[in-house]
Amino acid sequence: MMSFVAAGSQCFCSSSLALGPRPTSASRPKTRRAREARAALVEARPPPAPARVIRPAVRDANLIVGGDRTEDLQAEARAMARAVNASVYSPEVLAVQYGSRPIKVLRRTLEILTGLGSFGLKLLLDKRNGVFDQKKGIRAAELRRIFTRLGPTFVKLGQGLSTRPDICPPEYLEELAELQDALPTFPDAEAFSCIERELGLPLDSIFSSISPSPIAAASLGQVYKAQLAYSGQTVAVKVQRPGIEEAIGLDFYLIRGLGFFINKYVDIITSDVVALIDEFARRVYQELNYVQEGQNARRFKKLYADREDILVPDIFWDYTSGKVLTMEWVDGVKLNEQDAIERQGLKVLDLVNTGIQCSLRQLLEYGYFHADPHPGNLLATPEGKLAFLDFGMMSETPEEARFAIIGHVVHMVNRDYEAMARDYYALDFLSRDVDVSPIVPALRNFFDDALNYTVSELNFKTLVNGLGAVFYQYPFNVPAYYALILRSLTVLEGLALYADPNFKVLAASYPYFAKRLLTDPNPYLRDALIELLFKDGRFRWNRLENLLVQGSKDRDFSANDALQPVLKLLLGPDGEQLQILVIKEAVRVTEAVVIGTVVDTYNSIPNVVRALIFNANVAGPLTVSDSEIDSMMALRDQVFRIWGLLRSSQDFDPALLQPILQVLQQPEARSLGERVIGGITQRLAARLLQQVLRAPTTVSTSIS
Ligand SMILES: Nc1ncnc2c1ncn2[C@@H]1O[C@H](COP(=O)(O)OP(=O)(O)OP(=O)(O)O)[C@@H](O)[C@H]1O
Repeated sequence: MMSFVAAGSQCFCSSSLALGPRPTSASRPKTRRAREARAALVEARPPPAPARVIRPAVRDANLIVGGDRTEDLQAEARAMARAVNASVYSPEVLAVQYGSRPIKVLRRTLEILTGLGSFGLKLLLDKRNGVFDQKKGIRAAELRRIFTRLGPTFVKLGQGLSTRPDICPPEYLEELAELQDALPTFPDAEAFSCIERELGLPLDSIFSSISPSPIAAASLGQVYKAQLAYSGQTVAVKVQRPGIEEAIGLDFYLIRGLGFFINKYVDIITSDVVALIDEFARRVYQELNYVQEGQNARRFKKLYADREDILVPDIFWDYTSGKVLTMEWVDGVKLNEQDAIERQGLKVLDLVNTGIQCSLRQLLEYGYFHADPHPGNLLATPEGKLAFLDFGMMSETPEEARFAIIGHVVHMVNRDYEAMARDYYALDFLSRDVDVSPIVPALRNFFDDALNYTVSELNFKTLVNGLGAVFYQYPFNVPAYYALILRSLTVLEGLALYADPNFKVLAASYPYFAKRLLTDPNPYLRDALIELLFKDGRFRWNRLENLLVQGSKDRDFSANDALQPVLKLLLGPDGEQLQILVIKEAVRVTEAVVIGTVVDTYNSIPNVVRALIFNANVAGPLTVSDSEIDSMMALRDQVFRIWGLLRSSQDFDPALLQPILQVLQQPEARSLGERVIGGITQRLAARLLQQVLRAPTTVSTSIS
């Protein structure tokens, strides 16, 4: 077990602490796991009298009141002031900076060219030898290794590419997603002096102890475990790699040059590559500002940590700067260490489900989401909470897209390929001048092939790969947020599959989609629901039943909210078309209920009595064919089931169906009703519904 370095002990690296032996790089454990084990916190010695101990300002945004909030904001402002010189991506500044350093530029160019050039050559040879597809897996692994060797910019680039099914084939997506744990550590002495420099305080005045080596190293920084001198609280301290801005700056300068070349000479790539590179570089630079990351964590916590099963670490602003981030230590086990989780008596699937519910809210409600939820960033705490770490990369889903995504999933589950293809306009994947008709058969091919089952039984990864293949073939431009959404859910599904090979992320998320569709008043969703429920002038009861069954599984579902958007529209000025459909359907259902009751009654009469009453006509009193009766009975049973579903929900108030009654009672409804089959009119339908609304006892007694 390692010893935790006590402040003031010889292991600290400030000048007063530099006397004793510090762990050498040779004695430092090489693997991440070994480092973690070694870095387990042991006893911290009592802190020496600190030079200046700052009262830490850290608050849960939800808990802050009055003075605390002011104090917290002031501390945050101080952290921002410390980060005022954090670099911002500026291609112009980079051009000035490196334009005059040809040797440095040349050396790095050679490094990159050697790595990527030999890779490119292998691809060409594979193509020439006809083994391009066959070798994709091997080449993808090679590319991952090359990116790791080339350093942080390329690790980030690889991580970014791993979320782009429109750019990379599936084999590459998978390999590049492995790039999180890639980089070696840097010397602890450098990390400790960086903390002192950045915070302007001796280390021992901040921490009573700090682990002598990092407990984790990632692409941009490494993380230590420490105890605050002020309060003894355990914290995680993330320190940025030294010189990383310089390294990243030079790389982006070169990559951008390559982008210009591609824009000018490579015709098959139609996107503006330089613009893509600039956007990506801007994001990476943002990740380099740890104050920004702290602010992201705070915003995330405020939006999502109202749920007791989610944990987001608090930020200690007084010990945070552009290159140092001090946050609450989260005790927990990584979500991919499933045995350890189970040993704590927790269920991986419960945590994954929490993750899925939280991700759906992130992506589709507030639109502000954690864009890097790899297993290392998700921990299970001993109390069974799901903790999110690493808020460097956040993304936002535009409001319109959030609704379009919900619609898209519902269209997919219902295999409405035409609607799916049209969704790509709303999602901004395709410009409106692209004809979507060729995409419809491609979608149909994939889904009809992939599915002998329902879409919700489909493995999400297969689905993403399948959609990815379609995106790859057509002129799609998948926005980054969408690619990241797919990635988030794929990661969660991957984790769940360890615990249950049959886990289906879509099945687990569909209740959320169904609930949103049934209850959200947004016009896009309301129209999607109407489109789904009414087809060719008929109401699709099975779709409604399915949505209700699924939606009611969502923990926030309220039966009273279900269908409200549609019912509201019904009485509005734009509801005329819908009113006609509703009247027709009400008559159809009434007919099914009435005839169903007659058939039931008839069937319950003994044959002898039947012969007497109906003059020996065993076919009974009806002039309806058997198949018609069967379909009416099926409709009646389905309507009863749906009614039962609604009624079984605690908060359901039958009065919510009042708008339908109002429509049926309108004078204009009469002529429509009278034209309909079976002599059943809208008046009878209205009366039946009235009875149902007035007598809310059990389903069967109230209707029949
Ligand atoms: N608050 C914390 N409590 C406990 N461990 C933490 C905490 N923050 C970070 N860690 C550990 O440090 C690791 C790296 O942290 P983090 O992911 O924030 O670094 P990063 O440089 O942003 O990594 P990436 O390459 O994913 O961008 C995490 O996977 C986790 O093991």
